[in-house]
Amino acid sequence: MGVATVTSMTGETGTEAMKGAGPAQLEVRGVTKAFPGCLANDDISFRIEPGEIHALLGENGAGKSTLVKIIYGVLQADEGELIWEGKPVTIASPHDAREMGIGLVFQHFSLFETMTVLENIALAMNDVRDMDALRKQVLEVEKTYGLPLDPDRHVYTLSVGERQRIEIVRCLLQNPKLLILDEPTSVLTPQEVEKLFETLRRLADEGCAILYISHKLHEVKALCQKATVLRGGKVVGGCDPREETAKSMAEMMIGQKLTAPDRGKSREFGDVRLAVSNLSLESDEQFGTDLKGINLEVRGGEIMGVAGVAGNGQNELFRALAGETEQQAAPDSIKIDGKSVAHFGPRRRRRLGATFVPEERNGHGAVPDMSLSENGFLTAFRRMALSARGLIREVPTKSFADNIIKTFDVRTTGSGAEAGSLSGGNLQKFIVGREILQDPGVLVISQPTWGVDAGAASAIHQALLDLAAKGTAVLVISQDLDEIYAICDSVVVMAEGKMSKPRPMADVSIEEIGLLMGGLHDLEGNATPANDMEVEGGRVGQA
Ligand SMILES: Nc1ncnc2c1ncn2[C@@H]1O[C@H](COP(=O)(O)OP(=O)(O)OP(=O)(O)O)[C@@H](O)[C@H]1O
Repeated sequence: MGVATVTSMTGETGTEAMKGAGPAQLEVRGVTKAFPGCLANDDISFRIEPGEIHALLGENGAGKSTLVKIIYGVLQADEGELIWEGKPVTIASPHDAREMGIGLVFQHFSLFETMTVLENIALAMNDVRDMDALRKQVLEVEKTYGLPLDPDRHVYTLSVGERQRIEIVRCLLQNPKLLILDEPTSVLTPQEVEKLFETLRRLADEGCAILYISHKLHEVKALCQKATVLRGGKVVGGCDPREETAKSMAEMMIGQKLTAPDRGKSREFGDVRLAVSNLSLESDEQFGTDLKGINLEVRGGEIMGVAGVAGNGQNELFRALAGETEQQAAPDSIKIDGKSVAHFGPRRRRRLGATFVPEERNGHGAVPDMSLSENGFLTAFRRMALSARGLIREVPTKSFADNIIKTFDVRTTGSGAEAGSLSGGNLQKFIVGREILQDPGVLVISQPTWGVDAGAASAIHQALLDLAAKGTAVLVISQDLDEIYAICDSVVVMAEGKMSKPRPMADVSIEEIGLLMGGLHDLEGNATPANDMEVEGGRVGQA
């Protein structure tokens, strides 16, 4: 079983037509990998031809990362083999993988902020002896692929898109024959995504095979010529994404029909539940972004999106709202249900009915080596009455975790499983569920569906819409514009620590938001609270 089939190859380019003539660039044959209590890869077989852009699709926990780790030499398969250019190979380490010509662009970059671009590239290469020669090579690659990057700039001065470029240039310097990208666009503006795709298409035209992992299916459709779909560790099929829709691919992944989130009828908005006025705050981080005069108001029943490229003050805003900053905000700059909370820590804000989902799930959102029950207890013990006389009430704590697992379809062996053993998307579902099920009056949520598959994303979106329908004020900080369009009533954009005026979703185009994200518009004069938006009679019409 298991070899992906291509449903059609109509519209092939000359280069594509040549593919398949010789041996595959990489053939994965019968790869199997078990973890305790879980078969992460189950007899996986597929092939990637030279010059082919091949998507690896699958719901959370389907086994994509495990397979990539095997191909990149981080893990060894229990069974099966890897055939490289027609010959069986053992890839014992990432060093081996790079030597063979396999490049991997990580989802989260591991760069040293205080070092220059060139120094970071040198550190990540297998063998660098001559920095001048490396500089020449870097400039050459940049020129050839249209990836402008100053080798002498310090990393902390660069945008996230530029940081990703460093990773890509580093891979290209090694003349990869197979380039693997894991969720590469989650931190990019729409314009940067287009630029990245141009580079990838060009690489593919030159014969480089590309394995592309993403939950953003319309991007897969725009970029990839072939896809292999995993479910429960097995290959369940394949397709030509150009001939599919995002919805049909999502349904192939989850094995059932996908329903779009139901936004309901136009909702009445209630009183302002979260108010931020003229919030200016220095960042706690050395290379962070200071907040400059932020104003926003979110009313009961309203979902407001905060768009922006990562690193423009969103983390600082989240921490300020959650009460986690070292610096204290000015009195009255943050109010929850009319009560000034700027001097409150997280616990007192939670007591007022606010809950928070941070973007970083490991360490911040959850403690990896604690069980799901314990992780549930951490933020919910007061609101869900999970402790008594200073002790954990075991039964309600377990049943709260079980309820999250059931309601949010968290794939795990049970509430006793360590948070760190869950796939990224499943842990995300657990953390989001934990905060939503506490029935908050105000929810501030950062990147709600980061790394989450289409089925789970749609469930999380529906849960946020349902929560708002019950009167909760929801602030969604997200780099995913599709997400903001899918669920938000209004949007603000952050760039360089400032915030644009709130706009009703129906009035703003994706291009405008993209430009605001790039800081291209004048963002001065943000003094208009959300209530001054052009809404009729206190309602925002649904898109
Ligand atoms: N080190 C580990 N120990 C135990 N189980 C693991 C480990 N790594 C992965 N798993 C399990 O293997 C399965 C596949 O996980 P993997 O991370 O490969 O999925 P994925 O398709 O990349 O998911 P996502 O899209 O959520 O990142 C999951 O059930 C996960 O819980």
